[in-house]
Amino acid sequence: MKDDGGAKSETPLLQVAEINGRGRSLVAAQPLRAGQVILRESPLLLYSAFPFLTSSPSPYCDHCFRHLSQSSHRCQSCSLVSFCTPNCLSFHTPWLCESLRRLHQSSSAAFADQSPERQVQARFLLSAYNLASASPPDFQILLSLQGNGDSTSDSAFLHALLSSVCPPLPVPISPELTAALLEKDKVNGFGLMEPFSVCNEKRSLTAALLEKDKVNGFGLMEPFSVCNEKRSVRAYGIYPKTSFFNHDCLPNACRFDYVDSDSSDGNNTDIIIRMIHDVPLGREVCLSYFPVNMNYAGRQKRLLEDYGFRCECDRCKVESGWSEGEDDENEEAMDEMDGGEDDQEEEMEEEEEEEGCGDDESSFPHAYFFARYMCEKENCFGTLAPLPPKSHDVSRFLECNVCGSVKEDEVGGNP
Ligand SMILES: C[S@@+](CC[C@H](N)C(=O)[O-])C[C@H]1O[C@@H](n2cnc3c(N)ncnc32)[C@H](O)[C@@H]1O
Repeated sequence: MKDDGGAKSETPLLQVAEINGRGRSLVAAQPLRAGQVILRESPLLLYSAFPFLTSSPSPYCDHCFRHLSQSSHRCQSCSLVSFCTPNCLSFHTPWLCESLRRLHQSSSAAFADQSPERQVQARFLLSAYNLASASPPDFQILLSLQGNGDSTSDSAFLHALLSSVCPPLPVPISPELTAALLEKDKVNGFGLMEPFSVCNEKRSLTAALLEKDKVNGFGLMEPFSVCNEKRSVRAYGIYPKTSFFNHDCLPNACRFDYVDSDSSDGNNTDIIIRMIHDVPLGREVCLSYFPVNMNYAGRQKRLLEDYGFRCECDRCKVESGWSEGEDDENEEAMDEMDGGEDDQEEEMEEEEEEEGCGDDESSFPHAYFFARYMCEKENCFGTLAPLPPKSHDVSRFLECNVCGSVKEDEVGGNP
């Protein structure tokens, strides 16, 4: 894998290696430096995270996923999706348009008992089938990614629905292939987040509504399902090389995107992977598949259910020995690591000593990671990585991959 991120080196930065029990993995093909961009790539496919049976349509362009302005272009044929420019609209293929239109017409009945998530899965399948005809080589890459799910009642439902409602599929797709595609999406899809400010506004509004509901006693109908998680997603994307990164609960790299940037080159949905700290040649480079503040039980559940493996990373090895109470206490401590980090670290050490659960770093050896690389902003839970180095020196500034804030690194050096 060559450096796509602007560095001029000829030696690849990463190479694919098969690691026992982890499948394909990406390892450093040369020493990698904190802040270095090790990969930048465009998506194979992108699809909206907004269900189509909703009174509030997506406020994002259905191609580049920037926020729509007043002068957006609604598709005249299906009237279901909008685009920011005629160029973005030109990617809306007739097959996709007609499929969406028919699906929407029949969807009220068809999706009546289904969760909004099912509608989003339908959108993924439409994008994947569309890719099969629009770009067969890219469809082959999608097929080569991890994930071979058995048919389930959900995949059978979606396959039957799309086969019967959509115009003839561009390529023959079996129920088994539909199931495999859904699994590939589950283990390889990345969420492109809504701007942090939008999510925070929705969060405050939801909190206010919940408070009113508590006071006035009326039932609340799932007001903002897209934003009721800690982070909210505007679109999902599958990125071919990025799909080879395995997970670690203490990652050494993290991903950035700049969807709302002004870039006119059509690359605003690229994913960028940057090193959090230095790693030596031969070390595996891993991302965390979700915010790093999740507790041990939550992480294990998510990794088993969504990704099909038990995590045995160094952090999990330590935390598997914690009692349930300790797990929650330490999660709270991580969440609270905003402002006065040094004080909090000291407080934690004092508490640990008082509780007799460790008078050295052995009970919480990764506290350093949270103090230095977890964003301090309330409700953000993003990860910080140094800005790309401009010269030989590592940047003194760390950028959050969720809220985008930049702060000066007070600690310095490698962990
Ligand atoms: C995005 S893919 C990563 C690349 C994958 N290893 C491959 O061979 O294509 C995610 C899948 O990789 C595997 N995986 C990722 N991290 C792992 C880890 N820490 N331990 C074991 N398996 C892991 C799981 O099968 C997971 O569903």
